[in-house]
Amino acid sequence: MVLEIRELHQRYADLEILVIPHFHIHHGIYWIQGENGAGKSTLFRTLSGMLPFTGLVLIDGQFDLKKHPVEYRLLLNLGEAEPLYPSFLTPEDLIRFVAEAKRAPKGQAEELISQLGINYLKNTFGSCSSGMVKKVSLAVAFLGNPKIIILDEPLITIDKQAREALFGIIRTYHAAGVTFLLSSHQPFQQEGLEITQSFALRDKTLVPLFLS
Ligand SMILES: Nc1ncnc2c1ncn2[C@@H]1O[C@H](COP(=O)(O)OP(=O)(O)OP(=O)(O)O)[C@@H](O)[C@H]1O
Repeated sequence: MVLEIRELHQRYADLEILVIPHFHIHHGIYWIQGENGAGKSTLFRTLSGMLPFTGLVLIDGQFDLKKHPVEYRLLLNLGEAEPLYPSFLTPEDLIRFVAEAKRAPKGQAEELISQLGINYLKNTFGSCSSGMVKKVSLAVAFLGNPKIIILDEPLITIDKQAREALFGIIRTYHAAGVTFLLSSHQPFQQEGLEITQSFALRDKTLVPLFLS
């Protein structure tokens, strides 16, 4: 099992958002659908180690988010739906910083920059278009040697060319052993990406979704 969740409970003060008794996935590309406010971002942030939670989250049956915080975070990357970066920072600064933190192999960042068509590396985020900010956030989500990459609404604001480049990168990384959790309002099949299994985040939990 690439990812296993047991007895996960997540809440903001008195508001309970997630109750996931058991969930596991093997290597694949998964699509997670959820209505606005269902808790997708909360789930993804929890799995990325950005929010405290009760329960167990395990990668490869051995890397426990709570017991192996560093190893776990090197194995799981998150691309947020609406990334926000300090306006004085440049894409170059961010990519260099994340590449170092994620121990990215030499040349990986440059390849992603070229594939996704990221220009204006030295302009500050304050002067970047929203599509460019999104492309940079997608590039950094691939850095390092993750086993799992979560992309929350990866298609927001990017054009057709970038979307096709992104799908190509997803296919390549998947073939090399990476598992993807993707969310979008549209099923990815309709966007042209082969999906292993779909889930809905409904009533605070993940349920298999059977698309007609
Ligand atoms: N920091 C927070 N403090 C309190 N409540 C929060 C916080 N973040 C999110 N929530 C609430 O938790 C619930 C789930 O929010 P979340 O952002 O995870 O949903 P989502 O499925 O990603 O929604 P969307 O598709 O609209 O982005 C919502 O009711 C939201 O108002």
